Amino acid sequence: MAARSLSSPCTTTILLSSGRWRRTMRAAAFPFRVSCSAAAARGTVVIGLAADSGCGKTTFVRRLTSVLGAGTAAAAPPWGGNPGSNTLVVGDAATVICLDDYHSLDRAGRKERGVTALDPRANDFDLMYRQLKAIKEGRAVAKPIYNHATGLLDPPELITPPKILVVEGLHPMYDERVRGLLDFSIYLDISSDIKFAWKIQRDMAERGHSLESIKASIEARKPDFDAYIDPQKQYADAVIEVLPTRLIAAAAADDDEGKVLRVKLIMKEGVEHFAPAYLFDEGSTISWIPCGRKLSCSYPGIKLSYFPDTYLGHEVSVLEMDGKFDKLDELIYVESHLSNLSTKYYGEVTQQMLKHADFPGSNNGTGLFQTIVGLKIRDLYEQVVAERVASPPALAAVA
Ligand SMILES: Nc1ncnc2c1ncn2[C@@H]1O[C@H](COP(=O)(O)OP(=O)(O)OP(=O)(O)O)[C@@H](O)[C@H]1O
Ligand SMILES: O=C(CO)[C@H](O)[C@H](O)COP(=O)(O)O
Repeated sequence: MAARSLSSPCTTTILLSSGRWRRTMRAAAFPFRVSCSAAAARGTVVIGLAADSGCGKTTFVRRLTSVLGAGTAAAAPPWGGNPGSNTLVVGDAATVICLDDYHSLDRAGRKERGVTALDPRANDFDLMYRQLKAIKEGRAVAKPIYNHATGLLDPPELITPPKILVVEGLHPMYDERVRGLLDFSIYLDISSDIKFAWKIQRDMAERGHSLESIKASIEARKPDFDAYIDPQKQYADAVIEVLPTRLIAAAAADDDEGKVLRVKLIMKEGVEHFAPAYLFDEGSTISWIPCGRKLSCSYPGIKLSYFPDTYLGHEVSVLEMDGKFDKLDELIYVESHLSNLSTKYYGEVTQQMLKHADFPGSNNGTGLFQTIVGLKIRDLYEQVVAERVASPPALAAVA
C-alpha cells in the first residue's frame, strides 16, 4: 500500500505498546508517513473526562467535539483503523481516546481473575502514562485497542498528537502521573437512580439486555465504582452532578423515572485558564425562576441557582438548573443572564444546543452545562496556545 501523508503534527518516533521506541513504522502496520508541524511544537493540550459506564461520556464528547471541531472534519475513527477502534479524530483539532484501550486484561482474563474493568489491576497505568506523556510532548504512539465487540485486545492503532487530546473513560484521574498530564479535568457524577434509569433505557432498548442482568451488572460493579471511580471527582476541575428534581415531590418524581433533573455545574476556583461561568453577579448567591413572559415553562417549571460553596475541600462556584426547557430557542433568555461563558458571539450556547437538540439532555441542565464546559475547554486551549506562542517551551528531545 502506498505511503500516505497525514497533516496531523507528529514526529517519526513512535512509542509502541510494548514500551519500546521505534523510529520508523512498518508500512504494513501503519501505511502512512507522518509529518511534523508547528502544532506539535506547541504541544498537545490534554483534557480528562471521567465517569462510570453509561453516564453520558459519549454524549458529552459529541457536544465537545462539535464546539472544538467547528469548521473542520466531522469526528471519525483514525485513518485506516481497526473497525473495533474506540478513537475519534476531529480533523486536526482534537482526538478523543477511550481509556478502555488500556485494559491489561481482556474480558476472559478479567473473568478468570474475578476482577472488574474498574479494578486498577485490570488496567495498564504505566503504559497509559508513557503514551499520554509522549503525545503531549508531540510524539505519535501505537496505542492498543480494547475491542468491545469481541472483548479482546486488538493490534494497536497510530495516534498522532492533535491540538487537543481528550482522554475519556473510567480512570483518567486515578493515577497520579496521568493526572499530572491533564490540563483540565471533568467528572460526570450521575446519582445512582438516574444512572440506573439511563442504563436500563440504553441497555434494554439498544443492546437487548434483560432488566435482571442490568441490575446484576450495576450491583457487581458498585464496590469497585465506590473504591476507584467515584473518588476521582475530588481532582476534577469541573463536576457535572445529576440529581433528582426538587421541583416535584419525591414520590411523583420517582414515577417519572428521572425525566426532570436537577443538574449542578461545580467549578473549581483558582484553576489556571478557567474562569467559572456565573449568573447575574459574580461571587453572589442567586436563585432565579426565569419562567414568565420570555421563557415558557410547563409543570414543574425551571429554577436556576448560583452560589459559592466548598466541594471535597475545594472552593467552588456552582451553577444549578432544576427543570426542563419547553422551547429550546428561548434558552437565549437564560444565556443572556449568564456571564464568563467563553462564547465567541452572542447566543453561541443556544445555537450549540439547538444544533444538537436531538442529543440526550438537550432540554435540561446536562446539555446546557456540557455545552458551557465545551466552550470553556476551547477557551482554555486558546489561552494555552497564546501563551506558548508568546514564550515557546523548549522542544522535548526526540529519541
Ligand atoms: N443527559 C442525558 N439525559 C438523558 N439521558 C442521557 C443523558 N446522557 C446520556 N443519557 C443516556 O445514557 C445512555 C448512556 O450515555 P452515553 O453513551 O453517552 O454514556 P457513556 O458514559 O459513553 O457510556 P459507555 O461508557 O457505556 O459507552 C445513553 O444511551 C442515553 O440514553
Ligand atoms: O466499564 C466499561 C467501560 O466502558 C466496560 O464495561 C469495560 O471497558 C469492559 O468492556 P466490556 O463490558 O465490553 O467487556
